Amino acid sequence: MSRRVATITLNPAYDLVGFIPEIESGEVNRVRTTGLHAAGKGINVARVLKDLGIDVTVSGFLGKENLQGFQQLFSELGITNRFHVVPGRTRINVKLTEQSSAVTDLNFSGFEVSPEEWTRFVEDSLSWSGQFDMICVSGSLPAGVNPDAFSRWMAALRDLCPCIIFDSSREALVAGLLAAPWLVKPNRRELEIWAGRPLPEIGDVVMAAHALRQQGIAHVVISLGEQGALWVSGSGAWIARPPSVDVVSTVGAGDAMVGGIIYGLLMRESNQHTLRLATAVSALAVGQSNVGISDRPRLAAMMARVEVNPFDSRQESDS
Ligand SMILES: Nc1ncnc2c1ncn2[C@@H]1O[C@H](COP(=O)(O)OP(=O)(O)OP(=O)(O)O)[C@@H](O)[C@H]1O
Ligand SMILES: O=P(O)(O)OC[C@@]1(O)O[C@H](CO)[C@@H](O)[C@@H]1O
Repeated sequence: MSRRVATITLNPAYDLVGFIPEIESGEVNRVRTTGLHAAGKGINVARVLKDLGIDVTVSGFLGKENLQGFQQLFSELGITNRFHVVPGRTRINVKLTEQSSAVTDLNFSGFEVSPEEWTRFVEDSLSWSGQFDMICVSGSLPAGVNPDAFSRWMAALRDLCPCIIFDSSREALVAGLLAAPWLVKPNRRELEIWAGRPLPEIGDVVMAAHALRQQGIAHVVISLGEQGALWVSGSGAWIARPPSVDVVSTVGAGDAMVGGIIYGLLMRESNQHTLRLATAVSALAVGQSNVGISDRPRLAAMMARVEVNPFDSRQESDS
């Protein structure tokens, strides 16, 4: 049976990705370029889903002045394009990986969305959202999009397509959570910002996830970087540990995880199996400069190396 997914990225980006042994602040730094990709969270998710054989539609806003890289990507991958083109340029974000594997993200600003363009986008997206099995909304808000308006749009979207997957940060995360999406995937830092306190132990992270569930969010998946990920839902909590991998770039690892989660849920796999799959998809992503699955047998081999266990609340240490 064919399943349809849309991903919505309101503020996409070209990612300029490079390697530098060590960043020296205030100095001229020489960087080895490893890639320039048409990206942004929802577009990265769409890439992963397309590689897994899912029919994907993408939407959001793109700047008129530097559209070409996105158009080329969508036609190469066979992704349906419902982006709204607005005056100005889509931003360029710079991602630097150091020898230590630390990644520094320099996320710039790009085009501004006018009230008329926002209204057109809202009307358009609400006209087709009911046709999809799942809609993924991810990333930051561009200039001109007000968090309250975003929250109202998310609530309207959820009424038309109940399976909303949401991944964002800062004020967009807070605004989107008010609309009670079906599944959210914050990373640990984002969850701490939402909770307003540090979450030093995994038990603290699980408690904060339950607080989100009490707001009507069915599934909370927290990505924990190289420590893996936690899935908290009404039927229990599971923790996945990835194997050790040689890091090329962790940029988009969270998006790769979201792509894996959507795929597992669409295939009606258990939460536990879906978490294993998503952890393997993201472990593959950190071993390459961009997200995507070029080789299904490598994914199967990686899945076999992921450890997934029910989370026991008596486990108090992160180790
Ligand atoms: N060094 C690593 N080794 C193996 N897996 C990793 C590593 N770093 C990240 N991952 C995997 O990627 C997932 C997502 O990573 P992370 O928690 O950094 O997401 P994120 O902060 O949302 O990422 P981003 O916003 O850059 O896409 C983790 O849950 C983990 O499964
Ligand atoms: O500024 P946002 O929208 O929060 O994040 C944008 C971004 O960092 O997210 C992706 C990685 O997750 C990158 O492709 C992109 O540059």
